[in-house]
Amino acid sequence: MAGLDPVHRDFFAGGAGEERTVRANAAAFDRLRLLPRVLRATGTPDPGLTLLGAALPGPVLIAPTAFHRLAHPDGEVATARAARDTGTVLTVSMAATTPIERIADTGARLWFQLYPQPDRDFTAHLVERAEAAGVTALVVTVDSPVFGRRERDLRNGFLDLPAGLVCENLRDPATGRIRDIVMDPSLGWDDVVRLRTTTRLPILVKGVLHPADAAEAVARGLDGVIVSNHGGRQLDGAVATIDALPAVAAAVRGRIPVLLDGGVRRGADVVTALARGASAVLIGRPVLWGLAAGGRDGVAGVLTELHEDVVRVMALCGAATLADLPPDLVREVRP
Ligand SMILES: Cc1cc2nc3c(=O)[nH]c(=O)nc-3n(C[C@H](O)[C@H](O)[C@H](O)COP(=O)(O)O)c2cc1C
Ligand SMILES: O=C(O)C(=O)c1ccccc1
Repeated sequence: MAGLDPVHRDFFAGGAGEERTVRANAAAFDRLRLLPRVLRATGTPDPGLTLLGAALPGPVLIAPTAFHRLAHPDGEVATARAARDTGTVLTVSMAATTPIERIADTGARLWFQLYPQPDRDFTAHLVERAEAAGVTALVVTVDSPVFGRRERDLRNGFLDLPAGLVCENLRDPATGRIRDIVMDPSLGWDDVVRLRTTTRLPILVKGVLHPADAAEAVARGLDGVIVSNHGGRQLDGAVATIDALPAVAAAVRGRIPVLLDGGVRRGADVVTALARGASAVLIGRPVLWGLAAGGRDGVAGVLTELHEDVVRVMALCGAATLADLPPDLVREVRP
């Protein structure tokens, strides 16, 4: 196995600025403890759920991450095969290094992540292309009006993909050229809602931390919110996601699904997030580490181990189903 180039490893691992928020996501889970129930004779727990109308085997999905072919030559196709084989949703990054049609050919259940581009016609083309390929939801990332300052990448001089790799889904239909991804500081709620005129797909907003923004997503008729700080890669100093979750869940009041990502590594983290009001969680970096270590099998290993850990933790907490994970299962302790 070739092993991951240290510059690419830094790109995957790193965050913005001092990486306070990268650390905060994990540290916040470390401050939470479970208060399990006993003797509930639950049998083997069932971690299944229905999300946006789809039956899923468990509450862990794959977060959108850029550039999978930096981690493994099979790139997004390997990740998608692992997703298919485990029944997991793969959220394909707009910055994927494989065309969405080839990823969809694997038969995996896909969502598509979008940074709406200032060129509305190109944005509409991209959404139509993803929908035609068979994706079942659109994830609009809203925490990136500008690109975060990734100091590891600056130190390493990592600016561009190596020769031979491109963002295949940014190909302009008119010219055949690959466009640059633009982070758009003039993006607003109206732009997100306007996507309804282009697509019938459910629309989730990713990168919500404030409860007022979650309430706005509900008021605007959107289909889900993802509590996320982009794995600490955008606003350094942003609150940990598991700390932001309770207020977001309270604002949404069950009207649309609330998902969470950032620092989810163990079954206990998944169970903690669900007890605090999430319908499901997503994982980013663990999938990239599995991909780099072993392609499809490496990703499948990560997904399977985490799924089994969720079932084990549910049993140890006395939960038969995800509906048996109430807020009083989680206690905060001193750091
Ligand atoms: C290498 C890398 C690339 C990412 N690329 C994207 C992206 O293209 N679009 C996006 O919305 N989020 C992107 N994210 C953020 C993830 O979707 C997710 O929010 C974050 O990784 C979750 O935290 P975790 O890595 O601690 O699980 C990226 C994250 C990483 C680590
Ligand atoms: O690295 C990221 O977090 C990310 O979102 C991204 C988006 C576009 C291109 C490269 C990375």
